[in-house]
Amino acid sequence: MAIGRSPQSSSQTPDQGAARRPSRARGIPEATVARLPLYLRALTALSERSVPTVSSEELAAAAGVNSAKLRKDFSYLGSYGTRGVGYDVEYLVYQISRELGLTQDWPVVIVGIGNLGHALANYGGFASRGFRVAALLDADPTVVGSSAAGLPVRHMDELESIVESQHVSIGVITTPPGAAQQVCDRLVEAGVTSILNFAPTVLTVPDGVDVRKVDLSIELQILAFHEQRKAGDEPDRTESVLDRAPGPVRAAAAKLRRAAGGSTKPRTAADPAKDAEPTAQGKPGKPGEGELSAVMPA
Ligand SMILES: NC(=O)c1ccc[n+]([C@@H]2O[C@H](COP(=O)([O-])OP(=O)(O)OC[C@H]3O[C@@H](n4cnc5c(N)ncnc54)[C@H](O)[C@@H]3O)[C@@H](O)[C@H]2O)c1
Repeated sequence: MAIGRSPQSSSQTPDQGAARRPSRARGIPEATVARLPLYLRALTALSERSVPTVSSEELAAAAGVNSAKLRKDFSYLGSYGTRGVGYDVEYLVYQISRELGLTQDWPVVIVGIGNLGHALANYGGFASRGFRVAALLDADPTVVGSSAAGLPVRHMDELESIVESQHVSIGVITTPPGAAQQVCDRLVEAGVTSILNFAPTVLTVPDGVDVRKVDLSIELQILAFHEQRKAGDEPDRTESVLDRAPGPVRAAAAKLRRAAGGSTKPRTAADPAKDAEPTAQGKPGKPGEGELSAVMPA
């Protein structure tokens, strides 16, 4: 287990290395693989409305992808559409589902049945996409024996036998971050080779194990960054975000201000003259610009 441990890849945005890295299956780039679920979601919506065909432009808009990229992605599947007609919706749904391995049943275990584990267990979208929740597991004896989504919560001691008997290859981790690596190790030891990690921690896994992480707070931080940019001409608002930020963020912001030769105190509405000061680059800048973004995770 100790050989070749590697950190997980990030969900949501395929990294640049991933764009070049061919998928194990028939040389499809990972970046294309990451877009296939977006196409599938858009195509499924069209299929539900009984739309027979779709142009690359329409589908690209529905999936939020550039149409040239879409055509290139579909060329990896051997799907080129028909000029003047477009793509056959039903056939593409089948083709992408097959490529993603969704034409087979994927039993999944969820470990850590607290708030989030419950919510995921109750989420109907897994089953409708071929991901059957095979078992819910927890270490807390007061949680074990309760039920969620009609399934009993089972003790972690049963993990290995469940994974083996139900041929589980995908595990979902919804434990506190401190327990996540240990749970991950146990899942991998038991034979799980794909992990969806909701705990805000970086997991290391051996070669051959895929980890995807989901962190809604990172998405919110990215939105906060864009909101801050949009509100760049509203200094009061930006400062109030920093004032309410957690201690380490405030400390880092103060450090950046010191490094830039500015005051360590947050600027206030009663301090308007500071807003006209040049930034560290010597150009007039928007108040607060570059501060919060510099301390946010990449
Ligand atoms: N990714 C996201 O967007 C997102 C959103 C919300 C919460 N979270 C994270 O999800 C995790 C769960 O959050 P929550 O609010 O459901 O927490 P919670 O405390 O309600 O539930 C955690 C559960 O994990 C169990 N657990 C603890 N150690 C375990 C172990 N070693 N083996 C098995 N089970 C164990 C606990 O008994 C508990 O039932 C946290 O890490 C939290 O930060 C992530």
